[in-house]
Amino acid sequence: MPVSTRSQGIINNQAQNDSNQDQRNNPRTDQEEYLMAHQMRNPHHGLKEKMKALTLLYEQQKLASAAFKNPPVPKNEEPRFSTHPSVELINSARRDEKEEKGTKPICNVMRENVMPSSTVTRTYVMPPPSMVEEAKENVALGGGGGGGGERIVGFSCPRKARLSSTVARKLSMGGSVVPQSEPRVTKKEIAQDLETISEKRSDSAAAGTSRILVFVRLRPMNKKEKEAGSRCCVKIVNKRDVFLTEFATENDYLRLKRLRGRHFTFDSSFPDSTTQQEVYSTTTAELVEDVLQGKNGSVFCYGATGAGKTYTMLGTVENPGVMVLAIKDLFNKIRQRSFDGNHVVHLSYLEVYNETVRDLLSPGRPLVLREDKQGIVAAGLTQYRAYSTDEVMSLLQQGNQNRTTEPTRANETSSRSHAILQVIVEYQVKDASSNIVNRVGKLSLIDLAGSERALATDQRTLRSLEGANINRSLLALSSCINALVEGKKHIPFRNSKLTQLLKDSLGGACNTVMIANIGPSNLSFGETQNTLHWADRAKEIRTKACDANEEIQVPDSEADQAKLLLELQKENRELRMQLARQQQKLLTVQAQTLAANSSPTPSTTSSFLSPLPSSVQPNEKRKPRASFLTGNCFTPESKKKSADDTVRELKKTVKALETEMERMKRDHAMQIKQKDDFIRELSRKGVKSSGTGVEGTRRVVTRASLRPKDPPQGELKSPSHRFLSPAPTAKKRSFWDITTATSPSLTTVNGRKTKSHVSMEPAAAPSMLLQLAYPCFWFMFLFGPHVINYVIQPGFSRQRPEITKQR
Ligand SMILES: Nc1ncnc2c1ncn2[C@@H]1O[C@H](COP(=O)(O)OP(=O)(O)OP(=O)(O)O)[C@@H](O)[C@H]1O
Repeated sequence: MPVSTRSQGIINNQAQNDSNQDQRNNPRTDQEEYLMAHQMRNPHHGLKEKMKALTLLYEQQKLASAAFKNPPVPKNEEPRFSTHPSVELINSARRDEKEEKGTKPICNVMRENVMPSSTVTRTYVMPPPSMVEEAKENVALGGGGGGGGERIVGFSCPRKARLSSTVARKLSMGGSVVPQSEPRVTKKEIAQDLETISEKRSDSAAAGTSRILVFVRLRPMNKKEKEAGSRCCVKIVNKRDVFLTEFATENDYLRLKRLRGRHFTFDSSFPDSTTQQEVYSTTTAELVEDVLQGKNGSVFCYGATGAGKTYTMLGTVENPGVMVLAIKDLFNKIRQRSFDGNHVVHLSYLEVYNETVRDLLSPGRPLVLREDKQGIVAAGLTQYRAYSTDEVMSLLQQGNQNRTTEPTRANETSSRSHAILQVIVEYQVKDASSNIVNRVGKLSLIDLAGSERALATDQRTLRSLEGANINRSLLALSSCINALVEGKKHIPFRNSKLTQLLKDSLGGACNTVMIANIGPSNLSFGETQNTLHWADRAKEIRTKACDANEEIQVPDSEADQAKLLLELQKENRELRMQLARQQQKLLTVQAQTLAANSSPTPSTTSSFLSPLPSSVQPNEKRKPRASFLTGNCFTPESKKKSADDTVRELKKTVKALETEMERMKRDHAMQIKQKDDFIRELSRKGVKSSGTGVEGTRRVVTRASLRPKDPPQGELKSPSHRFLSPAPTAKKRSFWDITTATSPSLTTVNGRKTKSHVSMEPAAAPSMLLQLAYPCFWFMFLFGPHVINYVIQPGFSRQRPEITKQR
């Protein structure tokens, strides 16, 4: 963060002026002269002094504001804050003693944040305005380059306070910049916090979106850090504001006069004294409630290695973490609310290690991520049904044993993977209108691997490869956060397995909570700053408003059931009628298609509906062809043919008929030819007989003369008698056999058809065969006798030609 040195310069000049004034009033001693000369030789010395003076100024202002906030200390009571050794005179020893005995727990945070091993310089200052406001004001000034006044980046600094350089020097010798204590959080305060948080949630839900809620948790200084002589660089104020200070090292001359710091505000920030239960109540309890309302919720812990993510999520046996408390809460609440006492809790637990997804509850081959309607799912992930909290606990334990943890320089039990515990809850409740509602909610609890520098762990080992993969996925996570915050259309969720799995939590319809874990040590300033930066960024992410996954079940009372039954029946009837109408429409369309596809003559349609010709329909047990009109709207779907099928079938029929017509034409042509031959034969024979018969007499053949006087029994009374029909017993096919065979309505005399019969028949649609046969018949009828008359000799008609034989 850029730091201005201008303010320091101004303050330094002022301090210089003050000291010149003092010199004028009091002549210097030799020792002072020497010191002055020394300072002149060493320019950094003066800067250092001024820096310390500033720090002292800040201390004073802060303590004064705290004193202003708290009621004034009675005369006989010791002050709340211990200060500089010079002010030890003011009862600090007595106060410390009391605190140690536990009579005054108010200084807990301060005591925990301050390194016991470091040389702490304490100051007691007089009351001034509110410290937090002052701090904010100064941060703003620092960031914005506010005009004219002293500008110090980081914590507040009163503007025109004057301090003796002696005090300042003493303060700077290893004193903490975070001296104020944070009072312990009471239940009432937690309740107030929760109210504020739920208000924020409902506001964003009303806007159709839901904001990710971001919390910060500071862990206590650990033994290693204490031994390394680190100092606390994080201060949590007002349960929301996080002040981060970077201390300049004595050897870093370039940044010697700089006091780097940053200020962040979150939905809630937890100092190191916060209990697991407090963290759970503030961050996750409401999500559990949402899950029980049928919504989806996600909680994920983010932070550097060793910052306390696993502690927050899982905790210890004595201090169970968010996962355990959430599951306990879930089971308790389901039991209370479940309508019938039945509930289903499914559990799955997976880890992402080196970009592979593994099932922690039944370890085996890596799982493949797939995207379906429900979102991203790990194919083949075991879903365990749990019946009690204890069962869930044992499953969790089992899963954690399978989780990849390795000791690193930063954390002895460092989680080298991202772990995701997913709990799906399904149960039934009664709503306000006594309906039974089936609710399904999903809670995802995610413990991310540590975001760390390679140096913080180990280099050139498997750990560094793990670290690289962890960082890769966290980098992908940060890219997603950036894209989401900037409202980009494409969010690169697919860049890593972790972001794929977090897609729902970050960009879906889900209530999401992020807990950023930080450590207090100045040695991990970079990591802490990084975590706070991303947490700050994540605050701006908006997820889709989460709707409840619930289904209304059958109503309770009998009256309601009867009503519902009637409604359903009515609906069913309407649907059937609709279906019938649709079927009717379909049939009309089919008929039209059919008409369009078939012959343009109107008779064609009727010919389709009439039985096929005998040649097409085999005489033996022909199956009645199913009409396309068969079946009605209530025919089962499986039995109904589609319009296409019907049209195809009809086309086939048309083709068959056409083929048949062709064949019949050929037959007729052949018959005509045969008849021609026959006539020719007759005429030849006639010529022969005339040569042998009565010469000179030429017999005129009339119809009457041709007609036999006593027609033999069984002879047909048909135009064909001119050709002397064959004997009745003969089974040979005649012309009439063919032409009338298709007319089943004709009665036959001795199995043969007559013209009279035909004429007596009621008018029927002529078959295709008849249509073709008529012209042939009429040709023979009209021209046959003339031909015969012309060529046949008298008496020939008495001869019985072997027509049948010839044919
Ligand atoms: N709030 C806390 N109170 C007490 N001890 C804590 C707290 N937070 C963390 N610790 C302790 O700090 C150590 C490191 O914590 P933890 O393993 O949870 O870190 P982590 O962030 O999960 O690290 P990694 O990413 O390497 O897994 C543990 O010994 C844990 O008990």
